[in-house]
Amino acid sequence: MVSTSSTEKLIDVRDLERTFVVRKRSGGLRRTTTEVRAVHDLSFGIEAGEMVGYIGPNGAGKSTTIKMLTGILVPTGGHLRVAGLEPSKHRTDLARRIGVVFGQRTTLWWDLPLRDSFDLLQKIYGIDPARYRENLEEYVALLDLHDLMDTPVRQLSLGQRMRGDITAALLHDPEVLYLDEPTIGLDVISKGRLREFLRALNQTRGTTILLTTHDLQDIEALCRRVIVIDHGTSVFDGTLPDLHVRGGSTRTLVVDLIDEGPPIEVAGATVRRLDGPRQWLSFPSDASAAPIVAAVASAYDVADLSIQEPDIEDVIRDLYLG
Ligand SMILES: Nc1ncnc2c1ncn2[C@@H]1O[C@H](COP(=O)(O)OP(=O)(O)OP(=O)(O)O)[C@@H](O)[C@H]1O
Repeated sequence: MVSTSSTEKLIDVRDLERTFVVRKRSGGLRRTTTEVRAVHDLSFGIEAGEMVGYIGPNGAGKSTTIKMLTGILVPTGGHLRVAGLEPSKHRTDLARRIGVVFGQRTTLWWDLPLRDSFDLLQKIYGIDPARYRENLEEYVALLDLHDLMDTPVRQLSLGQRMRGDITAALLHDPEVLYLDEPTIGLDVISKGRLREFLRALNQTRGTTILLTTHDLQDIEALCRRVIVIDHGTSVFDGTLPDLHVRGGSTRTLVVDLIDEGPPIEVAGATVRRLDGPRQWLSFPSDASAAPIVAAVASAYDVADLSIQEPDIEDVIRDLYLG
């Protein structure tokens, strides 16, 4: 087994590129070819034990990246190693060290009961029987699958199937788990339970998780770090609070005055809206609210104050459009 060098991250991506050549008919028998740069100049490193959100608008290059990380797609340029292995050249070895879950399609056998699907995976991966029993017992209990083990996959609800898929991806103790839209179509309670499970998995087993999702609440609930990809390349890599700052968004101080009055004038904040005695003042996300609150409270008769944090959806929208 290849181990990572001391400088190499568990997932090591440098100047990664994937271009597709697309042939189009351009009238009559003539064909023209165009190149689509799905991913280019993409670099990031992920350490063992991190839980990272990988987000971007439709067509940004997320799936193309995940496919290269799992070895399904061969990069057309750059450097890529996962657990010290070049994915497309060592797909089988790598498969023993990673788990993949796609929210939109199952990797389980449609006509088989869950139990048989799991047993088959034990044989395919050559999982030690004692370890297999232990893992199965743990995940079946944590993901509440006990009463579903004899049900064929095609009869499971979306949420039940997702729990089955996650168990299937974890039975062989992967170091890295890729999750592609794991909460898509799930109700609020199922989403919450799944997030709790993933958080615990990351904390107790130290599983490295790369999460692709359009549901930004998944990211807010789970990921300290987020990589934003747009037009095939990374446009942000950092913590969620930094993303708020980088997105250029503002926080809002909502002030309820005792009496209606003219717009409040304090350094560092601007009145954006005024409705009777209530005024909305915006100030930069990276500025401290304390001096602004103190200035307002000392110069005006205030009944109440509150701070509204920026909505992450707005932050991301700013970033994509900016
Ligand atoms: N096999 C392919 N042949 C040609 N172009 C492709 C191929 N796969 C992807 N692309 C193009 O590469 C770009 C990135 O696509 P990709 O599927 O990676 O985006 P994505 O971020 O996963 O999008 P979504 O959020 O919609 O799933 C798009 O312009 C897409 O049309």
